[in-house]
Amino acid sequence: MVSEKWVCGTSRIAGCRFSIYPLSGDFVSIIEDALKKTNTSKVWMLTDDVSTCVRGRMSQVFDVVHAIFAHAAASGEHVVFSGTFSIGCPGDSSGDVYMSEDDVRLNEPPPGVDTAAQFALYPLNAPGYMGMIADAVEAAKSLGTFSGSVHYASRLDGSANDVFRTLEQVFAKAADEVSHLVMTATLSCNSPSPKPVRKSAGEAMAR
Ligand SMILES: Cc1ncc(C[n+]2csc(CCO)c2C)c(N)n1
Repeated sequence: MVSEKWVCGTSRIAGCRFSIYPLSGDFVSIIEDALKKTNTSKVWMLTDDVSTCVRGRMSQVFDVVHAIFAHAAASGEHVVFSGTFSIGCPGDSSGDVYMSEDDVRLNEPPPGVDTAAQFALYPLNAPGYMGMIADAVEAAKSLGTFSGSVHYASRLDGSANDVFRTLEQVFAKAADEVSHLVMTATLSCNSPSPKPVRKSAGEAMAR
């Protein structure tokens, strides 16, 4: 029998562990200012020397993570974000007090800069996972952000607002269908690198 300790959590607390990497000599103040400018009063949050972890209602987690990225992006520097979103993680309940917050968002992220993203959805213990991934791609297409499949991920391009709206929508839909879900995302803005040339709709050219 599976030990009860390792059964998927029944709490719908969501979370994201992420780092932002400003490729700038000013990286310390860009990170610290982005964290300070964001209203985090409806989430559990802890920052250390490697990353920041935000936990709470799904809407509030996306609001806070989006705002932190957008504030860093507004510096105009090339900023990279790398994060893992999760819901239904066994044992993830110590922040349940934040689940009694409402869904009213506290942040108005600055206007979204053009952002490139690669995300991957991992529905755990779900035999229908390929269908769920296909649904996520269809949702991104409807939102106008999908810009191709690459090995192990799907690519999104658009404003930071559009990219975060897509990430939240695909995560929320998949979370309705599976008890434990993980999504990874890497975002990049203000990059001096040209976007990849596409051979045809959706296919990035290998270099
Ligand atoms: C979102 C986020 N949280 C924490 C770090 C780790 N980190 C690296 S430099 C720095 C500022 C000086 O301590 C911090 C906190 C990160 N990169 N991004």
